[in-house]
Amino acid sequence: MKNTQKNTLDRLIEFAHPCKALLASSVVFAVLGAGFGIVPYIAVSRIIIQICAGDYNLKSISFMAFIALSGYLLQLWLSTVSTIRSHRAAFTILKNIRRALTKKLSKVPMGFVLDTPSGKFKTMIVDTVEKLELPLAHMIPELTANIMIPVLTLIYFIFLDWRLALISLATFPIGMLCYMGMMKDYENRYARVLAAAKAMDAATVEYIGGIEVVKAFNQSSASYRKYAETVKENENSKAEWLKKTNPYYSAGIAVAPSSLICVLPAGSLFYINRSIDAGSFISCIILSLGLITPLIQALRYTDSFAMVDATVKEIGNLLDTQELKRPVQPVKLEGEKIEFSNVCFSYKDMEVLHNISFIADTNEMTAFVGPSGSGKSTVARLIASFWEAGSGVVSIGGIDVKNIPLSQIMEHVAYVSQDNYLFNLSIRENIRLGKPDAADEEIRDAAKKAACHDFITLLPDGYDTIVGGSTSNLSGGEKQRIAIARAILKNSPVVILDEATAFTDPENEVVIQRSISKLVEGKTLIVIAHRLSTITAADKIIVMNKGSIEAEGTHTELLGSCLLYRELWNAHISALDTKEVSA
Ligand SMILES: Nc1ncnc2c1ncn2[C@@H]1O[C@H](COP(=O)(O)OP(=O)(O)OP(=O)(O)O)[C@@H](O)[C@H]1O
Repeated sequence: MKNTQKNTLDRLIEFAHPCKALLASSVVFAVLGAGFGIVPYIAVSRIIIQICAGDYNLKSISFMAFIALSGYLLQLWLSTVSTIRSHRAAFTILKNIRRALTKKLSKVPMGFVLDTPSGKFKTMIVDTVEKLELPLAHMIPELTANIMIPVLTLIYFIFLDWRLALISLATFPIGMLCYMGMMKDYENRYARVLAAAKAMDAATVEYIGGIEVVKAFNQSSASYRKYAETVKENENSKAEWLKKTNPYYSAGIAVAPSSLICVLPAGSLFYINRSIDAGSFISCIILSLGLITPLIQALRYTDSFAMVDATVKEIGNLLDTQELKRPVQPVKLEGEKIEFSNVCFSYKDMEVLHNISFIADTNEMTAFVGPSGSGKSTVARLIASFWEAGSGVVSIGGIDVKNIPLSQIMEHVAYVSQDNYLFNLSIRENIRLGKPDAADEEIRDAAKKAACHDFITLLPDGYDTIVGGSTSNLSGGEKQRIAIARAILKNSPVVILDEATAFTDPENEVVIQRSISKLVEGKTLIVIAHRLSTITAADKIIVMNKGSIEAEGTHTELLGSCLLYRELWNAHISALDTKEVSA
């Protein structure tokens, strides 16, 4: 199979496209800065040579000192400008990556988003992307300076005395050998470190999310095995990486900069032989001291390169996730009839719907019942295009959903599930999400229909009460009714209620059922319910069992013809009786 994965550099260039001028200018300033960075060395060495030659002319010494100072200040200014520019470019790159990721989330199947732990996306979009900022912002100015300054120094060194210049590099090959030792299997080792840190991040987010359960069951953090294991793996991977990397690195930074060991005796010999003058010799000593250290600093970017590479690949994996391929132009639907024809569907490798065929007619209420795990919610998700059928056809209004733009499906279908998310906004704004241009009066009407107007008006800030996020003090049932109000306001021709009344108390359930029946006039309603009493009036009830359709009919028909339905109904009735007795 052809590998279409882009490499890290291509990806970065793509993200950096809007700021390429900024990046290029950062490089230019960095190069100029490095060029001026060598000036103080040359000026100081000229002063030394002059003094050693017995020339104490203060004017020329002051001039050289001025040149040295100017070179230093210019280098400082140029590298600061380069750093500012590279930071601005890095922030633009980060913004573009984050935009691309969030845009991608809206294009991949909704089921993929729902199935991925929210911690993973949060970690990716916020933390993982953020990790790129430092290396991206600092690599250009610092790496350029750390490579260019020694190279320019070496050129001047050769100009002063080529023999000592070569001798000053004697320890460099040993340093390189150490570096090669460090780099052996480096990518895999560092990938383990990054993977462990990422797993720990995701487990921490999940652990904090589940802290209620941990506390309720009096579990300490150590007993939350997954979290504890990821923390341990994080520690182990870092220790292992350090154990394998550090000896080479330490040897490298100990040996490589010790060029003076060779320069000093050789230079002394040349001086005794009178093949070098004192000034040049002293200058060579100073230059050899500053030659290798910046290169060692540059090597420190090895980790950054590996980190950037792994991070960009990880981001790339998400960006390469297969998108739902849907047309853009809206299509004309003939009514709202929903039809499944021989639909099979698998989550990864496990087939959970086997050859499902049914029709849910316009203006009708079609209910799905069946034991837990029989596939009811999966059917609802296929209608809403959260996932796509593996085989067979799902159609709305006579058109295969694969040929309907996703935005049209979203407009057409209102999906209310048991855990509807409320945003950290006022109740009014949360309901308004169903219809962004709705007037306050319409919002109140929808809330009245969903039986939440009364409790909202009792809140101190009424419709302006902020709900959602961590500040919500609403009960599960109250949140549910707000979500239903949102769907009522949306007024879509197809409404899917996936266990939508699960949290509602019996009293409110009656009210909501009444408002739902008003809402669904002239609409196609799909209801997935455990409480069978809520769907007895359905036009059609489809009984599901182990991913297949066992029977379909009205409540009365199924009571007579379907054993499974009868069992479900009896179980429901006896549960109600038990509740009444215990009440
Ligand atoms: N996202 C998923 N990934 C993998 N398997 C899944 C996923 N969602 C559901 N399943 C599996 O698919 C099967 C059908 O699940 P589904 O939620 O559709 O059943 P259900 O009848 O709605 O169950 P319940 O009444 O308990 O909500 C089950 O075996 C379930 O474990």
